[in-house]
Amino acid sequence: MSLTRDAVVAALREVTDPESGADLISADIIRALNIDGGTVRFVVEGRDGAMTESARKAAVERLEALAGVEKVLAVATAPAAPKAAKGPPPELNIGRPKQQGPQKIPGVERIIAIASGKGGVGKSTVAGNLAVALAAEGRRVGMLDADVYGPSQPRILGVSGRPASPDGKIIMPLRNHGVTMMSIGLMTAEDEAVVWRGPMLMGALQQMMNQVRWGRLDVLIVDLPPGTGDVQMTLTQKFEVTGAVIVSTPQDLALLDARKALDMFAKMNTRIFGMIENMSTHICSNCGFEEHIFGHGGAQADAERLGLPFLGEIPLDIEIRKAADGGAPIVVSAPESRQALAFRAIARELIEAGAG
Ligand SMILES: Nc1ncnc2c1ncn2[C@@H]1O[C@H](COP(=O)(O)OP(=O)(O)OP(=O)(O)O)[C@@H](O)[C@H]1O
Repeated sequence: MSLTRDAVVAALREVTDPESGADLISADIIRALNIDGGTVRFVVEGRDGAMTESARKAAVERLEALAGVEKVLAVATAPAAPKAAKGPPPELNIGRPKQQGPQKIPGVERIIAIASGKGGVGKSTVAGNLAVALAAEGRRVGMLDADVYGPSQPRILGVSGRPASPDGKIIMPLRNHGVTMMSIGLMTAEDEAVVWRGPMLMGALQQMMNQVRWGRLDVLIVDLPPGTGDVQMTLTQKFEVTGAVIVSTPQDLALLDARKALDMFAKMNTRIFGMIENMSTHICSNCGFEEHIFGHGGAQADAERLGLPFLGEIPLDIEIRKAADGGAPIVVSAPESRQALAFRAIARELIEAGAG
């Protein structure tokens, strides 16, 4: 018999949270519960480190005894205790008591999620270009690469190296092309990646949002992993997301997936600023001829049907790929090119819509 979510939740209801005295589900401290075959992953999020750890242990013990469970991977997270340091860093909320409901990041005016229904549609490329295009419009822009399964912003924005953490808590972001950026990819060595897969990622997302010293930003762009998984949920549940932008390609399959992403944001009551069609037409690298190889206009028609703004289209163009691979998005490397102008036009639309 395969393991069900209901069975796992029922078992967790039998475990008492030492902090509140309620069961773990009623205490609402289980996050990012994921059941994959016989493997159960989750995060226990309490306030007190020791008590959260003991809740985690009890939960693991109970689940290991549950029929169908082969492996339990659980991490405990609790906010770090406030420390009498040299003076608290500005604009950070480390050590504050846990807030109910979505929180704002001090100093950050807006949080914009860039999402796609499936991988490989060019979401990260679009996000990187929009970030520098918004910076070119004079906005203070941050980029959080939360695409934990394939972080690509370090490559696209041309940053590398480990971010400094002077006190082991604050993480100093990196900066390039006018964008303050942080990527989970910069915190992990290649061979550590496996350790980060799973529920820890959700804890990691919260850490990145809260512990990175973003400074004052007009907009923090969050490059999400593809799909509608736990990172998306954590982001929208935990943080006041101003809105989302959906990137799609013209293929029907991609559009069907894009609709799933739309539905998820609608369910989370997150405003959708609109859709961008990437790889909309193909521009021949030899002659510059523009061709609609994937059937053009699907995203626009879809957006119209759903009553969503269509923010614009970006061609499939080798120069966009080369620039992104070279660490200087086309908006920076060829600012007057028509490809760059397409991104800049979308950035201006976003600003007009209150997203930038
Ligand atoms: N408009 C474009 N023209 C040419 N190449 C593009 C364009 N957009 C993206 N690409 C290329 O397509 C590949 C996938 O893009 P990208 O990594 O941005 O996708 P993604 O949707 O973020 O994928 P994933 O979420 O799976 O990482 C990259 O090699 C990128 O350079």
